[in-house]
Amino acid sequence: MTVRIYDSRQQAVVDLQPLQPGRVSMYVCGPTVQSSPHIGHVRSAVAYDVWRRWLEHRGLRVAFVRNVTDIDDKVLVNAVDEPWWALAYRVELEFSAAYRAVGVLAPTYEPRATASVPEMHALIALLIERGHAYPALDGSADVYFDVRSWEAYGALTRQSVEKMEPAADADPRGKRDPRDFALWKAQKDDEPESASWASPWGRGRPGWHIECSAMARRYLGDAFDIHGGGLDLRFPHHENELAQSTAAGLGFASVWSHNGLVNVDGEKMSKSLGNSIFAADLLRAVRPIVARYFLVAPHYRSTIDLRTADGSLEGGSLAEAETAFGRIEAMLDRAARIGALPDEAVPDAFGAAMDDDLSTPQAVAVLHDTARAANIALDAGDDRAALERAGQVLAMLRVLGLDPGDEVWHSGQSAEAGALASLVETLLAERRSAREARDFAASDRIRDALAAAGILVEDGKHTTTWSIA
Ligand SMILES: Nc1ncnc2c1ncn2[C@@H]1O[C@H](COP(=O)(O)OP(=O)(O)OP(=O)(O)O)[C@@H](O)[C@H]1O
Ligand SMILES: [Zn+2]
Repeated sequence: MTVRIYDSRQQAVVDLQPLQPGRVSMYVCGPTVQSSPHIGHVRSAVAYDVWRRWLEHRGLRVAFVRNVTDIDDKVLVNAVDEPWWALAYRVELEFSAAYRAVGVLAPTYEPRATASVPEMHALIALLIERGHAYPALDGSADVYFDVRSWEAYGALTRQSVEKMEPAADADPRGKRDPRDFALWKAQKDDEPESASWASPWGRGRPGWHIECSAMARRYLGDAFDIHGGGLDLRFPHHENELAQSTAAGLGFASVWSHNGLVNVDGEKMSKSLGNSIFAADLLRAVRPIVARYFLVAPHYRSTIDLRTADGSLEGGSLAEAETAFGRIEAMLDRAARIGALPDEAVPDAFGAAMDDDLSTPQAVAVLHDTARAANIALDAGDDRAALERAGQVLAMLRVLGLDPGDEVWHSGQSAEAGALASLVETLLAERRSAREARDFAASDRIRDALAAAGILVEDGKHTTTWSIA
């Protein structure tokens, strides 16, 4: 048996050949903790959680790293009436709660970018030494990657440098080529001292791309097996990670993997359209286990189009997921009434589908077929066959992280408390925006609504905390 996986660089499904037999090392780009998690972020985490669980099911030991990007332009911009690190941590807690709510296992390591600045310095210094990076030409503390010095630049997305857009960051006067991207960003006059670190090139902070290259290297070594993240990160983020790391002489990732995006009613989620479905919205609309089923059933590389019923989440695709998953649960309940479910292996067809680039649509079809067969056996009074089938269903659900009996769906701490925390944080964020807009009536309404639900809000100098009264 071999697990096969789609490699975005080769644009082909390849055999997964771990660098160390029996072990798999994975790095997945985690969130930039600037605002509340939306369903796309949750989808990405669930996709790689299923990969991890499947590899472990196949007997591989998985080292799974998902980072937290806690320093970035967007974090600084969004931290208006609190320090950037307070915003970053509050949002990080929201992400953790949302991940936990849908049964995503804690990563083996979950590094914050701000804790690996020395490792980023080391990588930048190595790139300068090897002639692939240079301090800004205008004498600022910026350091750039020299795209012209690295012939393979563009290999991941198969683009030639000539056709690429200029990199967004910093002043083009400091660059040799407008496409050169920042490895180190000089502290700007209006930025707080706490958002910059001393470096051989002057005070500043790391660029986003070098953060991931350095964290992957620190936790998984110079070469590792799988690098994952959403399709939106292929360019420039992953292209730049690949260029930096390989130009520094590292092997870096063997396989580049990308999950598909989540759209809403056929449109990309975006702040300007105001159509984002936040994790809190999702968890309010359906049970967390159904939310997970909804995200797991389509192939991880396909786009998920979440259909609403005229803007309401109560109908549309989430309702369909509730019906489909409800059928499985109803069969399990029926079977459990005639006896304990035996421990079964997953059916071969299920295993073959999962081995084939995690083909969950086929695997979930096997799940439903088996559940149907169990129901037929129950109808016929064939208890032995029914229990065996039900046991197989349970084995498949376990691998997918969808076992209804798993404590994650029952302990208040993980599901309900996670959902509650998400909701309160979303309301507090709305209240903050209202106050910024000097709409104190709206801000008081939110506070009163929370108070009526028994939630006490306390405003400190920089942060707002809440507790259940
Ligand atoms: N709509 C989406 N669908 C699926 N995955 C997504 C979506 N948006 C972001 N992701 C993935 O979630 C992970 C964390 O994302 P990150 O914080 O970098 O998001 P982002 O692209 O800045 O999101 P946004 O700008 O929407 O807040 C990444 O792997 C990213 O690719
Ligand atoms: Zn990354």
